Amino acid sequence: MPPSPDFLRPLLMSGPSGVGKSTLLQRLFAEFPDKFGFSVSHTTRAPRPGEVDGKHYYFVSREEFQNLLGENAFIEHAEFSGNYYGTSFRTVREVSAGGRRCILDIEAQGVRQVKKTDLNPVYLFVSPPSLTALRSRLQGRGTETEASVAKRLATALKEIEYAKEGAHDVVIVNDDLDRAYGLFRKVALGEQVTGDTLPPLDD
Ligand SMILES: Nc1ncnc2c1ncn2[C@@H]1O[C@H](COP(=O)(O)OP(=O)(O)OP(=O)(O)O)[C@@H](O)[C@H]1O
Repeated sequence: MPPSPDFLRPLLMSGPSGVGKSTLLQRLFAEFPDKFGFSVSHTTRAPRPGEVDGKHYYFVSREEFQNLLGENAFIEHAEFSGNYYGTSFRTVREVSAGGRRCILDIEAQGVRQVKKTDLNPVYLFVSPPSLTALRSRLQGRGTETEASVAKRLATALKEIEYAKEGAHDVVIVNDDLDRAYGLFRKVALGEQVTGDTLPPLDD
């Protein structure tokens, strides 16, 4: 069977930090090791212990990054805490040229920039069932300080406001992980699905 038309379009995932995007992606890559490719971003921040160049990020100097910016190499880019991050057109092309569906994980500012390009991805928003659940996942992950949880929650509200504008093609509520994954794998495989309804997220 030929792949469905949507399988040929990149899949752009967004959603607040802690909502479970990495968890869903890990399951997908484990189930389908050859079908998908993650778009590796460029960054000027220093690698953390264990991070591999070309796998977690392409680590580049500020000068290299600025040169790439000058060449319009990026689909989207942003500066966080003094470091640049960006997704290059070339990276996405390389994944697609390898016959895999390219999956991108991009925050709301970047999504706005992507919308101005001709990338034409499927826009997926992964939503928490409630803000209370998001808070407890961020706290429970054990990787964040209290200040960092507060910062991520403030950013989460911006992501959610953007989703409320109807910026995405599909919404998946990550309530029960098995249920959410069942829907996610269909979207990733390019099946036409009725997504979830965005919860009120006003708690
Ligand atoms: N459906 C779920 N129910 C309960 N807990 C979940 C669910 N999905 C994921 N989690 C847990 O929530 C925490 C955050 O998940 P994860 O790290 O995948 O989020 P993320 O969206 O990738 O965050 P970031 O953008 O910061 O990388 C993890 O501890 C994960 O095990």
